[in-house]
Amino acid sequence: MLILVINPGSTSTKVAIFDDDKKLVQRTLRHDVSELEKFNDIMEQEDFRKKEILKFLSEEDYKVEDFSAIACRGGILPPLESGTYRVDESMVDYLKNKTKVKHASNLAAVIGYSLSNGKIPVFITDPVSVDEMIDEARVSGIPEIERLSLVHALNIKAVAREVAEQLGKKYEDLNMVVAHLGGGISVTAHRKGKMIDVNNANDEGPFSPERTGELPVGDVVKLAFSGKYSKKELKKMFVGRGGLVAYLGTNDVKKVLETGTDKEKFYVDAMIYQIAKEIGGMCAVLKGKVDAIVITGGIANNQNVVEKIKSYVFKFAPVFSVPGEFEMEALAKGALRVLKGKEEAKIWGEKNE
Ligand SMILES: Nc1ncnc2c1ncn2[C@@H]1O[C@H](COP(=O)(O)OP(=O)(O)O)[C@@H](O)[C@H]1O
Ligand SMILES: CCCC(=O)OP(=O)(O)O
Repeated sequence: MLILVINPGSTSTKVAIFDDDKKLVQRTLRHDVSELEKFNDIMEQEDFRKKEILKFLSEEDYKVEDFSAIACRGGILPPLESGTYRVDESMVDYLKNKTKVKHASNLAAVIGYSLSNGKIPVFITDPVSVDEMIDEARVSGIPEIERLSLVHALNIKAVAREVAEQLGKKYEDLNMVVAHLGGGISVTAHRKGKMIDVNNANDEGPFSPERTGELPVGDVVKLAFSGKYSKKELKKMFVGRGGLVAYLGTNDVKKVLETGTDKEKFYVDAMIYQIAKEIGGMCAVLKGKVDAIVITGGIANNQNVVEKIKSYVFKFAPVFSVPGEFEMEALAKGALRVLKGKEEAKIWGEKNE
């Protein structure tokens, strides 16, 4: 069964073609920042990115009708349980017009649904808004603000299952802390197969290559009312131009570690320090009963970084590194489970709001 997988990021769209769970081809369609800056809103990029995907298909000699399904990264929907969902009109409407956070992942189901033209099923699996948090974790400190579960759920769940398999156990029988270290960073506590607490990768937790993570609130208020920045500029300062980008002008950890000065590398060490602190916090969430700490994402490719994190947290649990991300594989597998009748697709509806 042929599956087309679509995974949009802030400056690229990853596409892949799977025959069952065998990847035939994967390409990262890079979009020039100057091209994307022409659009006021992420959703306005729909046609632009769709054309790029159709160009990829034609270059690879496929037509949309060749596929049994389209598997898309799930965007910022209302809180949902983990699993594979069928994309329908109401989901597309939500992502286009109602979502609370603008994020490139919101484009995936919109583009997939439009490409399918109603002729083939479209699925999302483990969207960014998978929410399994316990009630205590939702309380922020003021009633007007509720903590949200917005994380790299797709890769995190896939990697957690992979490590459980390596341990010869079921994911649902283990306690784990899984940290995804990419352009954004998610650190998550898993109790018996449920992510009971997380740092919202856009707003909380460690600073990352391009995000500030948590900040001292008093100073944020001062910045916000300084008159120097618009709301849009401030948001960009926190998500996109924060973290390493703010200190070093780059989000490329690999480059900094390979060619940076000691002073530049200091900021990577500071990021590692914050990541370790967050992992320690999640170990406390699990009351110290932790079977594995797992480090994944692009930055986990660097063994020195993994060792430095390990030097802080090794006393809490065995540390596993699963470098890179497996989102395309996880999306194909999610759709395949439904196509093969191993799992029923969940139906999303406005009732989830
Ligand atoms: N071998 C490596 N060593 C250190 N950092 C790496 C390596 N490979 C990738 N990275 C870093 O990983 C980050 C991107 O991670 P990735 O998971 O691809 O992010 P995203 O999907 O969020 O864009 C970049 O900062 C990149 O420099
Ligand atoms: C908002 C949580 C998921 C996330 O940060 O994804 P990206 O790193 O792809 O922006």
